[in-house]
Amino acid sequence: MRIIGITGGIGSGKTTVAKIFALLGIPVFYADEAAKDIMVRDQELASRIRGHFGEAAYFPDGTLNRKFIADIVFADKEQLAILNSFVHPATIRDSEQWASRQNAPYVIKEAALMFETESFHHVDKVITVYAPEALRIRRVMQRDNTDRNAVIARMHKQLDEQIKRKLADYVIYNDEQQLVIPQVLELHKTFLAL
Ligand SMILES: CC(C)(COP(=O)(O)OP(=O)(O)OC[C@H]1O[C@@H](n2cnc3c(N)ncnc32)[C@H](O)[C@@H]1O)[C@@H](O)C(=O)NCCC(=O)NCCS
Ligand SMILES: Nc1ncnc2c1ncn2[C@@H]1O[C@H](COP(=O)(O)OP(=O)(O)OP(=O)(O)O)[C@@H](O)[C@H]1O
Repeated sequence: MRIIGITGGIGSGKTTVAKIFALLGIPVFYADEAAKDIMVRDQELASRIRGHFGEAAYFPDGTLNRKFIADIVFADKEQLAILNSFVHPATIRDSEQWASRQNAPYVIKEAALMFETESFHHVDKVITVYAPEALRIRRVMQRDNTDRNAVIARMHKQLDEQIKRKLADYVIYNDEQQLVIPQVLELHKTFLAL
């Protein structure tokens, strides 16, 4: 069964596009959510994160203190690289186990970091969702009720959009100049024929 990766910069609309594929009956693996789930569920991983970032990385009830970790890692690329080295291998393993359980013509793996990690070796084709930087910043500020600098701090920890467009097999333009649904329907037909 084919695994199609969806990636793109923060606020590009990866999740929005993935949900359209889900409406077409295609199983979708959301890497952001899976990563945060593993960081709580996998006790060995959780103890590595506590050991490195401190007990404050988790609340007393065992849930992830996302803001505490985000404030550290998105201000320091070395700390982000350490967190990624803890979390990404487990997320890739999780996505492969998930994919092996699916019964569909193809599946989607939505991940912010596809080309930045080993993820793109584990999918058959990659879609990059593209939107201009200013639009992405505006969208994330509105969605997360956060400030511009916080969005830019994350953006600067991601691969350049032009490079992602060159590396991807397909590009979906989610720039509010073109409708997204016809682009998704076209790719759905392509993937069914793969
Ligand atoms: C730091 C954490 C706890 C913050 O959680 P929070 O709910 O605020 O953000 P969330 O995980 O939903 O990510 C939102 C967006 O931030 C950006 N982002 C997240 N992780 C990273 C990263 N490692 N590098 C660059 N950008 C990232 C992406 O655009 C992502 O879509 C979380 O982002 C995290 O654990 N990141 C490291 C693991 C990871 O890389 N996850 C994402 C892909 S697997
Ligand atoms: N074409 C669009 N028109 C209007 N709003 C949009 C459009 N595409 C996405 N959005 C909104 O912009 C915000 C970011 O979209 P989305 O969460 O899908 O991006 P993402 O790439 O998954 O972001 P992240 O990297 O943070 O996970 C969301 O609030 C979403 O509803």
